[in-house]
Amino acid sequence: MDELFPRPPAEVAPGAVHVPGWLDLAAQARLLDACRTWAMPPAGLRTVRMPSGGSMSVRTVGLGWHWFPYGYSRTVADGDGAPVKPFPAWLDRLAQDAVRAAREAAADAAPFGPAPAAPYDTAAINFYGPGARMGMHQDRDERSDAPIVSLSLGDGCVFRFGTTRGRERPWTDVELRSGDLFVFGGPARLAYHGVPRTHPDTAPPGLGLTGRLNITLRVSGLD
Ligand SMILES: O=C(O)CCC(=O)C(=O)O
Ligand SMILES: [Fe+2]
Repeated sequence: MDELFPRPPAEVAPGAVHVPGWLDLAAQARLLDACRTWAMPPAGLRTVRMPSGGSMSVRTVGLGWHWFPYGYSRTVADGDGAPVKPFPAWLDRLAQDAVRAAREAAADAAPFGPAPAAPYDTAAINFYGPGARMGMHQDRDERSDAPIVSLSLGDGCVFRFGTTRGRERPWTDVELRSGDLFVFGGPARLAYHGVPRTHPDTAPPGLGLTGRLNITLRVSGLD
């Protein structure tokens, strides 16, 4: 979709880059198709229960490794017990391309460190229905400091990007839309972040998705 106002790439913090419209509509549609397959049981989309007793409003499915509070396993240990679906090699290539694109978009590539040595091997596919949100948190259950790669499909959202010090201000609110890429690594790798709200009915009409999907790609550092 043509934008009335162009959205240039933006470095939100050293090591954190937003690349608007990184995936064209055809690439978004292919990724959405794959997400629909991954969402199916066994080891499909599920609601995550937190140790506090609450549930996350976002529904999620893992690839490669299954994340649950707070660690990774090879089976859906807190769900149907099925083996987690494999992480396809093409998703690693997509993640490596994404990190390259982010480095190129950054004024200074140094904060990203060297290109990740290990392949990307785990994904979280997060589905945001009406009213779903994600509180401020760190991605810190990995044993690798490779950059986090985040792709968005469907409805837009507010992505809140804070500091490594805590969940509080200062933070930057970034609007993520369908096809956008966000990468955070180096000094931003452990920054707190969250999604306080989505914008219903803002998905590209041609995509055929109601709600928002986020695909987060990580290097687990596990074996
Ligand atoms: O939905 C998003 O954009 C963020 C997802 C996220 O932070 C996570 O899965 O850890
Ligand atoms: Fe996260």
